[in-house]
Amino acid sequence: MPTKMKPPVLICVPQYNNHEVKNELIEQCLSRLRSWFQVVLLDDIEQNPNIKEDIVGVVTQSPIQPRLYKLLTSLPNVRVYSNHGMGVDHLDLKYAKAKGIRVGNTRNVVSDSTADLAITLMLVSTRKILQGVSMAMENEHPDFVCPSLLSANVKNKTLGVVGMGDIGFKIALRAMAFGMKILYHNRRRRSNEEDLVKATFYPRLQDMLPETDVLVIACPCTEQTINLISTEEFRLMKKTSLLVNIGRGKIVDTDALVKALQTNEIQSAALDVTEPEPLPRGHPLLTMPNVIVTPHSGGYTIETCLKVCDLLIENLKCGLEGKAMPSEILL
Ligand SMILES: O=C(O)C(=O)CO
Repeated sequence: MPTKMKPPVLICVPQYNNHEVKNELIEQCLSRLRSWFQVVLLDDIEQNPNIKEDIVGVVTQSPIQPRLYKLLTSLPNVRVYSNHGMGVDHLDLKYAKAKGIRVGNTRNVVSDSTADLAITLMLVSTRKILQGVSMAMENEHPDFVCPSLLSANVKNKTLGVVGMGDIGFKIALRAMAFGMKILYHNRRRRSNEEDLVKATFYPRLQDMLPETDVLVIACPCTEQTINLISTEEFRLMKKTSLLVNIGRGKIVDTDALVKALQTNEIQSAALDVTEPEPLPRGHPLLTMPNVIVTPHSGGYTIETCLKVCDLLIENLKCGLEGKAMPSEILL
């Protein structure tokens, strides 16, 4: 009996296509994908452009380089986008809807590692860990009260969470263990989560900002949240406050952030996501001692990557078979 052809799926995830950085984990994910699909890499398309006609599914990831946008719209028979990650703001959802393309994401499986990173960024920034590492590497041992290393406790400080979804909630849970007071702003009240972390709900973001020591951005990037944090919001924040962004770069107005840091409107920033992403060399945010930038690595743990891989495969399989996808974005 002839074996059934596996559906051709394009992998639009940069590290799966970069032969220099291939490692065991990527090989493992590719091998899981190959059990179900004919895996098409970007090189395969370059060598055989006709293959575009056959592709029925695409694995995507944020951010998408502009040249790949063009490629996505040149695949006439795609039926499913299966996103590696939770946020889908990098996809043209209007285009997908118009073309009847179903979209899946890996909802909730990235939450723990992303929440861990948010807390790490908060602690590394507040405890001036990078400055301490530089000193230790230079064999310098500071006096007990070395001003450049003197930092602050997070205990009894106030965390303001913007976006009480799964990631925001998991950040709040962790912060509660550090003895922080939790405030949150969300489109709608989340009473269950609120009770579990003893959080106070602020229907108006502007009312929460003056009360907050560490502001964490954990909401999705939508038309409503682009530049949610801009000049006016920085003006309302405490001068001693820290901004942590693990959501999306576009939620924070980059120019306003640079200005707020330069004029001491806020004290520091710790960013896993930026706009643009990556930041160009020499960008002010990369040169300030009170700013930490990581390369959008919230989901980059071995456990999370494997879970993401399994869920995106399930999304693809179900989507292509016309079944309910385990994590579908309703367009
Ligand atoms: O899952 C996502 O969308 C992320 O950006 C994780 O950092």
